[in-house]
Amino acid sequence: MTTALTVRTENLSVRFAGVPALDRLDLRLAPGKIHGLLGRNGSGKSTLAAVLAGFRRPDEGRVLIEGGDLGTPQEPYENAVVTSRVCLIRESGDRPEAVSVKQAIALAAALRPYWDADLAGDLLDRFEVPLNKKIQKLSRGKKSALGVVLGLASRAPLTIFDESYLGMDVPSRNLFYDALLADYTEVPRTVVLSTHLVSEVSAMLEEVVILDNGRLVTQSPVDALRGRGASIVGPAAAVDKFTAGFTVLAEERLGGTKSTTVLGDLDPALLAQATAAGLEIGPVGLQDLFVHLTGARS
Ligand SMILES: Nc1ncnc2c1ncn2[C@@H]1O[C@H](COP(=O)(O)OP(=O)(O)OP(=O)(O)O)[C@@H](O)[C@H]1O
Repeated sequence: MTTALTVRTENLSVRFAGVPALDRLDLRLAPGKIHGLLGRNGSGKSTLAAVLAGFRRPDEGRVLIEGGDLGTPQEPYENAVVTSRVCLIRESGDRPEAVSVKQAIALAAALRPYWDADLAGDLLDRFEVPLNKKIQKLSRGKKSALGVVLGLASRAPLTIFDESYLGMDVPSRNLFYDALLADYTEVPRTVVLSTHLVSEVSAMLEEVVILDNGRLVTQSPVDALRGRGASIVGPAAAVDKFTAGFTVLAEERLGGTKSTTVLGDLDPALLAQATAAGLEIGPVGLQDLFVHLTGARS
């Protein structure tokens, strides 16, 4: 039986001193998928993560979490049953700094109904997080790694990583991505990865929510989003001729070869024309679409 939870937001708004950080969001996060929560700095990702985890009360609208062993939809704020099943890991840590890693692990084991002690032990070894050190004595990367271990071993039916792995170096981040995929395959749950580093996580994502200035830009399965454009590769002159008239998202040139990413549907006639001109057509990169949809610079 899957414990994965479904999340819905209805007209969800959060304001700071009257300024909206989240503006009337209507979302549905399907259960048992890895969702990317993408947006530029200040777009509202952390605020949304905090409201989903019941750390904040919405100013308007509501969050509803349902499914798994929760049954009917419930709001997470001040709801211990829901929050024990939702794990939010933030870069800030949210943990008492004066306790040892071992104590932090024992506390999580006591609070988390789906805690897996073997997984926690294995991951602490792999990330080389010292058990007896106090959290305040850990380096930034090891603190992030501890957060990742707590997030994965909690096996919470809704697990949210809010840029919590960005303090880790590349090999550690790769270890995190591998561990997440392996454990998620074994025990499916609803995972949210909040980040502005789209290219690094894009291969893991199944669904994407893009925010900009607190508003929902798009929510879509990754494949559908990728289908909104194409990359055309081939001799530069042929690529330029073929892509004239399209909205260009990105261009890259290597010697006489060019790769141009365009927005828009390529119908079968256009595809045949491209093949006849010796061009290769591929899907659009999520990073290029993200940059286009949010006006970000890559
Ligand atoms: N505690 C707070 N007090 C006042 N304003 C806040 C507070 N927290 C967030 N904001 C504002 O709300 C907006 C959204 O911030 P949020 O941290 O949710 O964005 P983000 O997408 O997570 O950004 P980043 O990628 O930089 O972490 C920003 O304009 C931010 O300045």
